[in-house]
Amino acid sequence: MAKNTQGIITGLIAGFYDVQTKSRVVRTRARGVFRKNKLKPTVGDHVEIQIDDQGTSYLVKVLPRKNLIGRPALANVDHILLVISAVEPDFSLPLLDRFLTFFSWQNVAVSIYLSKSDLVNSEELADINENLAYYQKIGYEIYLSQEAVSKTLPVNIGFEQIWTLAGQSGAGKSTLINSLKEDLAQKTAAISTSLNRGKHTTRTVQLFKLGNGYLADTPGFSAIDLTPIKLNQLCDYFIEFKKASQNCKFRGCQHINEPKCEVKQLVAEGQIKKSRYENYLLMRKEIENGRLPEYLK
Ligand SMILES: Nc1nc2c(ncn2[C@@H]2O[C@H](COP(=O)(O)OP(=O)(O)OP(=O)(O)O)[C@@H](O)[C@H]2O)c(=O)[nH]1
Ligand SMILES: [Zn+2]
Repeated sequence: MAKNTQGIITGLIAGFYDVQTKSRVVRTRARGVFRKNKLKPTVGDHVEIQIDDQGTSYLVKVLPRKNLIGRPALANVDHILLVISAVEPDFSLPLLDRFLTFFSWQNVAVSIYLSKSDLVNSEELADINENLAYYQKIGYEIYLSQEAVSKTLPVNIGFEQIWTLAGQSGAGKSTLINSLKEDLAQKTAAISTSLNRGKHTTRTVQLFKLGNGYLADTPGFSAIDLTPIKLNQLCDYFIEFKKASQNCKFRGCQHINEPKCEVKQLVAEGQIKKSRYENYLLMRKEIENGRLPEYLK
């Protein structure tokens, strides 16, 4: 008798889907029905598989998705680890705010990892840390070193959660992934994992187990587009603005010229970081113009 079971697609190899079930990884084929429906099973999808009497496994159903993001695409992303470099490329608050706003819009949680802190002097590092302390205050978890990531990330990845990396080109995403994989290889000292050194040529993602969940082995984002965001909703994606807006006089306050605006009040008091507000105004312009601002070209 055919047996059905559920699992998560962790990889796509030569037309086969690797599905992690409770007990093992099953290599499956998709039934023709998917081609008809144009529904493409994607890494990260929760699926149902059927194992027939001969022991052949088929992917028979894709369960509803929470989201589908990144390039290459990944389904059901729970959390982004955003890699921001101290230098090369330079630490940039406008860029940090763009990424945070984008993922807030996508309804995905974000934590921040500061890379290349070893390449700046203590003064520069103190300045960066002071900036990051604000982001920690408003609710983002910050990792200040690679050691902090390898120690704490596996603990922070919840049961069956899917995490992926994002950040500017050259920020250090692949370097971090490789170091995490090396940690794992050392811990298990079993199967020889391909460490994927150098540039990625493959365009498919693979999930590897980390903590109680998964981390994608290919970073999904290096550039983002904010222009599809609705102008009057942008302020909702600045998490501390949204919180403060409960106390703005007007519902739907855009925090521009409205009287009795709590956000503007908090900016004036220094409770909300001035650069956040300035970057909010820049993003509004970008959305109004429908194109990337000059400083990003
Ligand atoms: N000193 C130092 N160098 C680093 C660190 N992280 C990354 N690098 C170096 O920075 C360069 C770029 O790192 P990558 O990991 O390739 O960056 P990436 O984010 O994957 O870049 P893309 O593939 O272009 O998106 C490499 O030469 C790394 O060796 C770090 O923490 N310290
Ligand atoms: Zn307001």
